[in-house]
Amino acid sequence: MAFTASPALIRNPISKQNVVVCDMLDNTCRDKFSFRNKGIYKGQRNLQDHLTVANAVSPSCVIVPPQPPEKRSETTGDHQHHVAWTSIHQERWEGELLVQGHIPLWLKGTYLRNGPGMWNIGDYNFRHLFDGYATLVGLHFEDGRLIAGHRQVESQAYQAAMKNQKICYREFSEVPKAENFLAYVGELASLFSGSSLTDNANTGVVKLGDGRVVCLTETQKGSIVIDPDTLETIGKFEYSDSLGGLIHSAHPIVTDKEFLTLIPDLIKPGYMVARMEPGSNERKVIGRVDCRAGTSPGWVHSFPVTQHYVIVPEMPLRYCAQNLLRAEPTPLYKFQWHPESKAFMHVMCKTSGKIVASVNVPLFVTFHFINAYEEEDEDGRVTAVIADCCEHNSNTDILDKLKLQNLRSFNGKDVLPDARVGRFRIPLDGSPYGTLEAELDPNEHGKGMDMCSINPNYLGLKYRYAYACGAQRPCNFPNTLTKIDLQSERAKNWYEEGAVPSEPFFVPRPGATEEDDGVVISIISEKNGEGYALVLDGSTFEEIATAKFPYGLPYGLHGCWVPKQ
Ligand SMILES: CC1=C(/C=C/C(C)=C/C=C/C(C)=C/C=C/C=C(C)/C=C/C=O)C(C)(C)CCC1
Ligand SMILES: [Fe+2]
Repeated sequence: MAFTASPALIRNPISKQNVVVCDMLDNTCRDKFSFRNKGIYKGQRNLQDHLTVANAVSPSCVIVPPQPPEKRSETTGDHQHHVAWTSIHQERWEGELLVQGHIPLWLKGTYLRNGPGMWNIGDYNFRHLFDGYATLVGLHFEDGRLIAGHRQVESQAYQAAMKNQKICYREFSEVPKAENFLAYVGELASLFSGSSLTDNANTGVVKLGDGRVVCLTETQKGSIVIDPDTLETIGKFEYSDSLGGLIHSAHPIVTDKEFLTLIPDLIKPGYMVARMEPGSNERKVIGRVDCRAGTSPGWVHSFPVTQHYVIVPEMPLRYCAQNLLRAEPTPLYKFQWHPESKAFMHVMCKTSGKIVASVNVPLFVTFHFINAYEEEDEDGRVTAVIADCCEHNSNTDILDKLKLQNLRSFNGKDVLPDARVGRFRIPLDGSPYGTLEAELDPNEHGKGMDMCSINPNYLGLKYRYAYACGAQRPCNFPNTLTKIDLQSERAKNWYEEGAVPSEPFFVPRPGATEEDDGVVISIISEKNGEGYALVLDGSTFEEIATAKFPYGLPYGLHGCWVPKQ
């Protein structure tokens, strides 16, 4: 992208922000985060405005930051919410940010972050963090400069909600209201076919080995291809196989060589492990794991891999068919806690699909695995698999804490449940038990631990560093960025009073030989309603650059890196 050509960059004298102005008919406007075929975006307040504005025919496309912040918090009476938990108030924006500090010149590419950024339709407010419609944020780094943008993912669920001004698909906790009993019966039927489930791809974004970029959620139909340059929704990612199933792990393992996924089987409790080649839309089954207990599989939001194995967790927090059918959310939403069904870890050979270990482990609650690797004896024989995760002390309370009313009502009390780096050791010698222990003293990271990343070059390999969100107490949500040294069992923490940082995402420096040689990117939502992009040095964990957005952004979940070709 040429920064000097159209779209032109001007500094808005009122907001003191850089804005991008481009001619819609000019093809160069189709560069990074440029917008096609739409009208003027100026101080758009809500999506109803957007629909009106987008339909207007206009000769130019002017993308201007909206009015500054009193603006940035949804209010209930006179109570203002933290911008992290406030819906994004315009559908999209892009512009160059003023960088303070120095962005390394080697950092060339786009960081994309996805997450649920819109939690209301008109006056109707959603209940849970995970219900929100997907907001994609892009940070394009080049030559020490930073162009930022955000845009809504145009899933069917989102489009239908905007058109009809009501929820039309089943979200994490929200369910469309049936107008009458017959409609309710019809909806039950559509639930079995999957047609009433959401495709709101709000949990993550991945770059496939062939370059396609896909936003994901837990429904298979919620796999949506986007353009990483414009953030535009391109269309559904259609799996061309006939593996079936309606849901999958929200976090596939994606490398330049493959895409590995887990498909829970709710009928015959178990999991299918499948692989897809770059350039293909066809997943092929590697193997199947039958659940060791319970009447349904455990929730698999993510799973880890080693060089040779796929690890399938069987968590006692299990999918629950009845809860999937319910109109009102239950305490654990689509899930149920079954400690009596115990917990297991299964290890499948990536090439043969054979189960090489299936062990009973202590009860656990995890959403995010950090990494896994093979442990060898002195003769180089693999004796065990080590799998690390953000573990919530086998307590499901975190799901309740992520209700929006809880996130929005922090009163200084310390209510964030404790979490730790949980390390599973799964022996491969046929013994029936594995272990789970904290890998370092959780006080090192304030007993908060989630939203993790590692150097991607260490995926499946013995590694030393993990980056995550930790806690500085008292808090109601992880509020620090933490660099964990698994070797020294120490952590280094970044903290700003009242700020909510999103997942620290590690980007290695090309050619680096040290594991922590790179940068860590996060997006910070500040307590005054503002927000900025933050770049930390991966090694020292010190700030090297910040760049303010024209307005604070809502919290987001997971990201990916699209290097410049
Ligand atoms: C499970 C089903 C569905 C939807 C599931 C969704 C959208 C799950 C999203 C899970 C996420 C974003 C988990 C993130 C966890 C983050 C944590 C614990 C952070 C903690 C911080 O301390 C439907 C598709 C709605 C229906 C089928 C079943
Ligand atoms: Fe996740």
